[in-house]
Amino acid sequence: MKTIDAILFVGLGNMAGAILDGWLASGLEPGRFSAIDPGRESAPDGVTLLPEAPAQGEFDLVMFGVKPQLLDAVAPTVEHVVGPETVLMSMLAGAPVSTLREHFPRAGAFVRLMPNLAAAIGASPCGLWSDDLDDETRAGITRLVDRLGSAEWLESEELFHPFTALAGSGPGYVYRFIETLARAGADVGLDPGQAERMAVQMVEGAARLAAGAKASPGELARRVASPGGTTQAGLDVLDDGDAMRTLMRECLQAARDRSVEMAGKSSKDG
Ligand SMILES: NC(=O)C1=CN([C@@H]2O[C@H](COP(=O)(O)OP(=O)(O)OC[C@H]3O[C@@H](n4cnc5c(N)ncnc54)[C@H](OP(=O)(O)O)[C@@H]3O)[C@@H](O)[C@H]2O)C=CC1
Ligand SMILES: O=C(O)[C@@H]1CCC=N1
Repeated sequence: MKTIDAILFVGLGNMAGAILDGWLASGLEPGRFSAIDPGRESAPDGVTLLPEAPAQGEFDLVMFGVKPQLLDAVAPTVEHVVGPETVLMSMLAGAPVSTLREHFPRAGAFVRLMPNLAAAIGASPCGLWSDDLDDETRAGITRLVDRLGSAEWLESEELFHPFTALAGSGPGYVYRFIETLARAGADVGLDPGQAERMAVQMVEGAARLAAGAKASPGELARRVASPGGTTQAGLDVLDDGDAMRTLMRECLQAARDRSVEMAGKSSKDG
């Protein structure tokens, strides 16, 4: 397969827009990118916004980024630009390669990607899976996706379900945690605006520290908690009856199960 130069985004919403922003911020040339999204009036400087897929020509990579429910309707409108030299990359939750293959039978290769919104700042773990890439193209995809954070190749497509639950949906849980923490801060006496600012900054600082530390998050929690001190009093509430562990397991199970359910619905042979 030839090198990946021309990239077409099909759907440029929240997630695909974050990926484009991340690639541009990492220094990729805007002229490499085109996008189709009827809901957008503009694209970043230098990126070509198309009303529809060109009648002729093929792209090296087509990044499919519409809502999963729109796959059946949108795929036929762009299939003609997905040829044997095209990598079809899909970020759709719960759309297996078997389904993508039915929609894009001429594609040279298929890659599933599971990013999160932090791709915009080059800080997203990105799940990847493919069963038909040659080594050179796989290395090219890895370099491209590493610009968004880190390329994490998964050993089986089934692992996309738990990966999506943790890393794709994860920012949603963290934002809910921050929101709830800020509200609790106001409940215990802080000004609400100040509590929200502090909650965001505290989570950012704690995450950056954990990302650069040799110690595990569990060990870091122990370092914060002085025996008999304030942190231990708070942790005792979270740990009582394994409350937090149970909540997070149920949270991830629900997200994983939904991904499995979506895959069953979108797969024609599932
Ligand atoms: N949001 C996230 O954090 C993550 C999302 N994903 C996946 O990314 C995909 C997109 O999600 P998200 O970005 O949140 O959704 P959005 O709705 O923000 O983005 C989808 C975009 O596709 C556009 N669109 C609709 N019809 C067409 C069409 N015919 N041709 C081209 N574009 C079209 C929509 O326009 P309009 O709004 O006008 O309909 C919208 O801008 C999903 O499949 C999801 O599973 C994966 C990981 C994380
Ligand atoms: O909620 C969703 O279905 C998508 C996939 C992961 C994040 N957002």
